[in-house]
Amino acid sequence: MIEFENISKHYPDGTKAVSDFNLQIPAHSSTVFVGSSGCGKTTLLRMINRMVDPSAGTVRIDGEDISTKNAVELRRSIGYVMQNSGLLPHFSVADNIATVPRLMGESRKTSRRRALELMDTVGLSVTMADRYPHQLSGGQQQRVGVARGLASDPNILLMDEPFGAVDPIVRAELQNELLRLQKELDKTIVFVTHDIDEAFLLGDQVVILAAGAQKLQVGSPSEIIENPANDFVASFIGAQRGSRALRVKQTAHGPVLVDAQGRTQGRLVEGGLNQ
Ligand SMILES: Nc1ncnc2c1ncn2[C@@H]1O[C@H](COP(=O)(O)OP(=O)(O)OP(=O)(O)O)[C@@H](O)[C@H]1O
Repeated sequence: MIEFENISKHYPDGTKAVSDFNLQIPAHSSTVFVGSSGCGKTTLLRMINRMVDPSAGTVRIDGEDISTKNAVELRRSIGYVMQNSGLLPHFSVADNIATVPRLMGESRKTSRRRALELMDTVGLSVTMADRYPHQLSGGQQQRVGVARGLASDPNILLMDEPFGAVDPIVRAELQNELLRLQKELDKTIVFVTHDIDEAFLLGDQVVILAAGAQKLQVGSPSEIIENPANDFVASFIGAQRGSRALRVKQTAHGPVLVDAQGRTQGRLVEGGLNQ
């Protein structure tokens, strides 16, 4: 479990990025921070691996105050995936993935074997191992970024808008791959996005944030959709419009669900999905 306790981050120029923030992030599940630009999502994420140190408060991982840990070792033990993949342009795909294992003292051979395994895990053909990042598509680069984040087999994977820069179709593919991976690997994932649909798709726990990392609501997607904390959250999650504003329409063959534009989204059936 990751805990934020009374966390604040004030920058020297007077910006109060985070003020008295408290949150528990359960292990083996995914938590998504969602909110508009500049609300403090990245700052919160980077406090988990000490890329940013808080001005006040304590971050704990499994009960241990991380300020007492060696920052470099901590950072290497936690996976980090960023927007635009952050790959080293003059390193091959395999060498990019193997960076952290190499830094941690693994042999070249073992690191490469691990890199090839991980390419397979994230759905990349191993024939691409010796290509350079510019020889890959944006979506493939992001997969390499995810493989690199997983290279040290971390318990925690931090993902900062990892799919923000790819087109919607590739983005949907990458989101589904991440859901598959999460079932397989069972990591603690902390994911940042400004896209509420992505947050609801990927998050077991969703944290809706406003400026200054103010928590507007924390809950599962169902809890938030069924019971938005206030009008601002209702409007932010699009409860009154788009694909989430569904109503029942009676047809000759039984009730169907239609969205705010009148498009049929599905059939209303009795009982659970397995019946
Ligand atoms: N080094 C810094 N010095 C001063 N202010 C900073 C610094 N880093 C971030 N900030 C400010 O802190 C606030 C939170 O920034 P942060 O990057 O965490 O937001 P974000 O929600 O991740 O935004 P985005 O979605 O645009 O990436 C912003 O007002 C930002 O300008």
